[in-house]
Amino acid sequence: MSLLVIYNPVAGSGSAKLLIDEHILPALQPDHIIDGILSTERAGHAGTFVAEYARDHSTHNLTIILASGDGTLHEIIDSLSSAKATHGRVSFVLVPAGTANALYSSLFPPASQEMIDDVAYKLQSLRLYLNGKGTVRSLTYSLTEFFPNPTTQVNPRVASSCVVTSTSLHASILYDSELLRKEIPGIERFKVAAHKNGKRWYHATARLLPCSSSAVQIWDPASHSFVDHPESTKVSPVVEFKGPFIYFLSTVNVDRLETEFIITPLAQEVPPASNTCDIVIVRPLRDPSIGEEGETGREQFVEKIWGVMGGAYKRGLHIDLRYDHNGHIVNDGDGALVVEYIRCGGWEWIPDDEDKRANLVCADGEVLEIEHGGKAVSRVCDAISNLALGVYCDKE
Ligand SMILES: Nc1ncnc2c1ncn2[C@@H]1O[C@H](COP(=O)(O)OP(=O)(O)OP(=O)(O)O)[C@@H](O)[C@H]1O
Repeated sequence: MSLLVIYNPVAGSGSAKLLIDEHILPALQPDHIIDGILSTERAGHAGTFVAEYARDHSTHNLTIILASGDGTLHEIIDSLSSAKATHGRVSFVLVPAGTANALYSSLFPPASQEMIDDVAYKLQSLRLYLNGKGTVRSLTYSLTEFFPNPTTQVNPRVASSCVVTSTSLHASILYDSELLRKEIPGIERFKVAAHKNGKRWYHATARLLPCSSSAVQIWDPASHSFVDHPESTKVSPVVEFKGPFIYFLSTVNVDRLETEFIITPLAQEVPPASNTCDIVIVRPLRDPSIGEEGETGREQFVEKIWGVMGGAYKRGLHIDLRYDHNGHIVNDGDGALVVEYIRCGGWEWIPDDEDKRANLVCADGEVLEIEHGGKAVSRVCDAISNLALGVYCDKE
């Protein structure tokens, strides 16, 4: 068993080094032998460091204490998944030092917003590792393949994610916020990017794929349960959704993207099997007050989409919202659901060629582009080749 300590000194507000020097290294000494310590110096550094370490030491059991945000974790997982020779188990001890820390705050939901700045809150995974009372919870991940065109199966580019894979509004906001990073270094850039994207609709066909053990399922607020999607049958289990879309975002392992932004609340409330993802979809033409796509409809929906997504900040209220027959968004009644909340084994996304923004896919914060005429196929799995990933936490 090898132990690595990795921190990203520029993640979030730059607190990782202080946490390492003042809390983590003193807590490890003198009982734990550290086999390598890395302060990341550039994008991608953590990933290459871990992949090289695993290769050079042919280790089968690696523990990584990681003080960073989700992006650095993503780089490590992506790099391990590309280095196919790696096998065994990699267990993370997470220390939330990033901006959003989606995985950590899903595994250790804070009781209040104030709590997230407490050092004791940040060191829970470390404490469980040190005192031997934690369990290593397996991480599920999505592998997304980018095919240059829908019929080729040759060497697609692959991205792995253990938090979020998205298209549409979320991917577009991340894309624009990256362009704004130099100009607006703080998280304010996300608001500016969101504002730029308020009116955009995304044209694509999505195909929802069943998992090995069940049909594509959809959340039914009336029965408060997941039910088989009526179009997912034994003979034809794949469900096709036509756009336009505004929101299409899938998660694994998490119910939130930030402490208070609980976008897939059922991941916590109704725990999924390990080989499924939760997908939140908004298709504006389900609104009965919008007859067809056009400037008026897009204008009309801007306020609605922010209102709906605001439900994620209210413990996930967005998933029960419906349209009344005038298109007003209400909490009750029997109108069409605003959000289609799907649980399934993966999805395909085939963007319309003319829509330049529908080709963006975000994998744990990294934004990738589908080639003109191509598609992305995202599948959930519980091991990358022969590599099992886990995180120290207090529950399986
Ligand atoms: N020394 C460095 N200089 C510049 N960028 C770095 C350095 N080290 C790592 N990075 C990059 O910083 C990016 C952001 O890191 P990370 O995701 O850990 O923090 P975050 O973005 O603040 O948090 P979150 O992803 O939780 O919102 C990573 O994608 C990584 O490539």
